[in-house]
Amino acid sequence: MEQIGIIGVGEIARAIVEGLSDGVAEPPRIHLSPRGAATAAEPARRYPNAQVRADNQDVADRSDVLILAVRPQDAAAALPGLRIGDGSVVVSAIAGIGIDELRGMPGTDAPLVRTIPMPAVRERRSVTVAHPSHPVVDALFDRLGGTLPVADEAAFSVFSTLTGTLSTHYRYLATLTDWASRQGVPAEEADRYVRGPSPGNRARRRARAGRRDPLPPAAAGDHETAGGSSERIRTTWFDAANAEALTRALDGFLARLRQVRQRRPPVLSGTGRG
Ligand SMILES: NC(=O)C1=CN([C@@H]2O[C@H](COP(=O)(O)OP(=O)(O)OC[C@H]3O[C@@H](n4cnc5c(N)ncnc54)[C@H](OP(=O)(O)O)[C@@H]3O)[C@@H](O)[C@H]2O)C=CC1
Ligand SMILES: O=C(O)[C@@H]1CCC=N1
Repeated sequence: MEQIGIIGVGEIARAIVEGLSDGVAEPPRIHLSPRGAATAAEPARRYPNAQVRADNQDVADRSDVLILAVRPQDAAAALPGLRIGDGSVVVSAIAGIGIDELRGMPGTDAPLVRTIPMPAVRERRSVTVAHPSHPVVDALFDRLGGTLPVADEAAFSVFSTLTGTLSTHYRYLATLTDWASRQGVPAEEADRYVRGPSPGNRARRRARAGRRDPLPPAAAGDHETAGGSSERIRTTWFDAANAEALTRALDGFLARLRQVRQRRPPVLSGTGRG
């Protein structure tokens, strides 16, 4: 049976466990690191194929594919001293740490692949950027929505930067939705509209589930690792002042539309054309 280990059980790890396990007839066996017992226990409770192990080394010892999903600032504490068999494949999801630097952290000559898994792997609908291409890793992420192997780490960094813009994008959409809702439009309708026709978006899923409660304030949260690139781009660019400026622009434009409508003579009334 396929043995997958994950060190660092947070948002991305939980998304990977769910994508590999939910409704899957023969899911892999997944070994989870124990730090943050409550968070690690949650996927293990939901999926019998996932189990929390005694420590990080225990996870590494049991795994053919070892996924590293700690925050970049925790890598230097989590990885040195870890022994990984040369027959394993190491998959790093850690943003901003290059292959050469990673190679020096755990003791291993195993193949090492950098990846950018996104929260939507939980629904198996996110393409995961990977470098270098490795058949085992490509096959793993193909099951979660697809793999996009890139030629080198320079290209990988371009995709990392794009990834860092996504929570800003969601914050932007949330600002639009909040504004529309203050104008009296149902928030879920506005959210669905501004997110466009992409299948499986959150608003549609909520609508299918019959949920009419307000959307969570910032759907950006899942896409942001505390202290990471996304938080940096959002807070340095789409900060409160920028969100407010966008809101003011929307207010101004709407006011203008309303004025124009009030002033416009009712040319069509009584003509039978509408
Ligand atoms: N979220 C996203 O959209 C994406 C994230 N990434 C990358 O994936 C990685 C994980 O991100 P994300 O899931 O958001 O982060 P989280 O903060 O949600 O999860 C990280 C987890 O690692 C745990 N951890 C910290 N130190 C250790 C250790 N020594 N041993 C075992 N576990 C440890 C943390 O526990 P504790 O909380 O107790 O410290 C936490 O549970 C990051 O490197 C990030 O850059 C990449 C692409 C997208
Ligand atoms: O915010 C971060 O740093 C991570 C990487 C991309 C998304 N989350």
